[in-house]
Amino acid sequence: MDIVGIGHEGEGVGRVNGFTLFVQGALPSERVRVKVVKVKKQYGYAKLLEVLRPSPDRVSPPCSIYKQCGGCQLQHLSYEAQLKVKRQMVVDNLERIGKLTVASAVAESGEYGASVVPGTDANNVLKLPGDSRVQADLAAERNEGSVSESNSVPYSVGGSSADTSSMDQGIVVYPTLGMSDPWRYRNKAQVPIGMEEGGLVGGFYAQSSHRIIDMEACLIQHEQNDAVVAAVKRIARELNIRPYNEETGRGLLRHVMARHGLNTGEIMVVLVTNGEQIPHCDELVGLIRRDVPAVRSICQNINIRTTNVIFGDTTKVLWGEEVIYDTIGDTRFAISARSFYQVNPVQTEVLYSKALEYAGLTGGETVIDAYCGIGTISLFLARHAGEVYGVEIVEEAIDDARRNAELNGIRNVQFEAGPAEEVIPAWHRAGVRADVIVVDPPRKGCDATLLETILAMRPERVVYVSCNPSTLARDLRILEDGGYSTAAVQPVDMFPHTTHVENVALLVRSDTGS
Ligand SMILES: C[S@@+](CC[C@H](N)C(=O)[O-])C[C@H]1O[C@@H](n2cnc3c(N)ncnc32)[C@H](O)[C@@H]1O
Repeated sequence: MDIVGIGHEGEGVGRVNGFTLFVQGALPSERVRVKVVKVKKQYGYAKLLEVLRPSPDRVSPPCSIYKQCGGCQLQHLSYEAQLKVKRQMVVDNLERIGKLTVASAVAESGEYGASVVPGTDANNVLKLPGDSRVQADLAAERNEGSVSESNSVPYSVGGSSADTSSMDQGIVVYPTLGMSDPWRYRNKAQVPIGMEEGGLVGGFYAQSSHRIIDMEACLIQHEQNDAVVAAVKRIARELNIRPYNEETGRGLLRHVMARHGLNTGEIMVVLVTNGEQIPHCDELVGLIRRDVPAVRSICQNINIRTTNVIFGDTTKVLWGEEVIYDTIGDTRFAISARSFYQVNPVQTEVLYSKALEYAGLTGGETVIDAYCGIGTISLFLARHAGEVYGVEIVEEAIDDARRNAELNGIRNVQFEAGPAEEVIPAWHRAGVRADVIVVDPPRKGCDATLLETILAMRPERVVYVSCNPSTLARDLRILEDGGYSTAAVQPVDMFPHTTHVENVALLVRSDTGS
């Protein structure tokens, strides 16, 4: 069977007599031998038996547990090709879910022109290498090589004299901005703890199960986090701290979270426990401090619920500060245990710089930052804006955001805790107006009420930061229908070797073109 595309989980996609098969481990352009293992009405799954003709982009995955783990899906594809695949996934989502027109000028290799969009069915015609649209894209690429050499938005920063020519041809989706060293990038590890064969283990869930496989090293995790998790497991074994058992609901230690501030070297350890009392707690803290000299904060989070959600509602400081610090650019951030903080600090700067560029600030604008977390984007933009309003649902994150504004001497920001879909409409009713609205929602995308409010507030620009291309495409469609044009989408690789891709999109009000 020939593999002609790639699925959203990184599986190869092939067709046999018009029937679509997903093959884990196979790559586009490969010829493979497979065994069909599951058949559904419109598609099926097959096991890869042999690669008869390998892709030129196939590489040997460096991680010894790659096949069992499932945390990474693309280690067997060269990094360069991963970046192309991710851009193609974004394009496909915009076209198929958002029904948006993507400019062909920056199209890349047709080899990866066949990603399969989640939530779509076999009626979504796969974009095969022989597909006329791909051929047209390639022809356009050859003929219009001068277009968009750089990833700069074709709009003037600052808002006037926009070049709208690219809008006429569709949305410009730039090549994915990747990392020069795409390994060991994660600043946060969240490791489930359990019992296997009588001993405490901590690592990852085996595929399609909750059986924990013990793990010593993860190649996308910062080395410090690996060392912290190994130390905590060793100490917990030494002190006979009982691991949690998901089936019985008994045992104490559920998860270890380690967070490392890349630019400060500070470390936070959070022990998520099924109950309040930790036996030998002082000894445990002392041993963690001894074995992890860079630790600045040791916390306990209590989660007694039967749930897959890692954190419970109560967090206590066992030792040290309730936050650690890190910097992005020249801004310093306090980060507490349950606050969201981007996991790839190197690429965060790339992402936020793009958001800043797309915001087109000249110094006097009012900006709203929806889903602001600990105020990272708000503070990044505040130095270039008149005033910034940030809203976020997690109260501790808003405490961090206020502390971060103070820490950096930034006074033109206000933060409010609450759901963006309630707080922003209330601001609107109270007469707040915005020149730029930035949204950075979780994977499910923006709430419909928030999108309606954005349309009612009519900011000149909307900058949409998204970790999920399918909800991005859905929401862009709504904003386009409400009078905005998507000028550009910039994929940023925040998660090398996985199929996840972050994007920053710029929308401008159609009646201003700026
Ligand atoms: C992808 S994170 C972005 C955070 C921040 N912009 C950053 O870059 O660090 C999404 C944030 O939205 C918050 N959130 C989730 N649902 C929300 C809602 N309905 N209203 C406001 N914030 C929400 C989460 O707690 C999280 O901090």
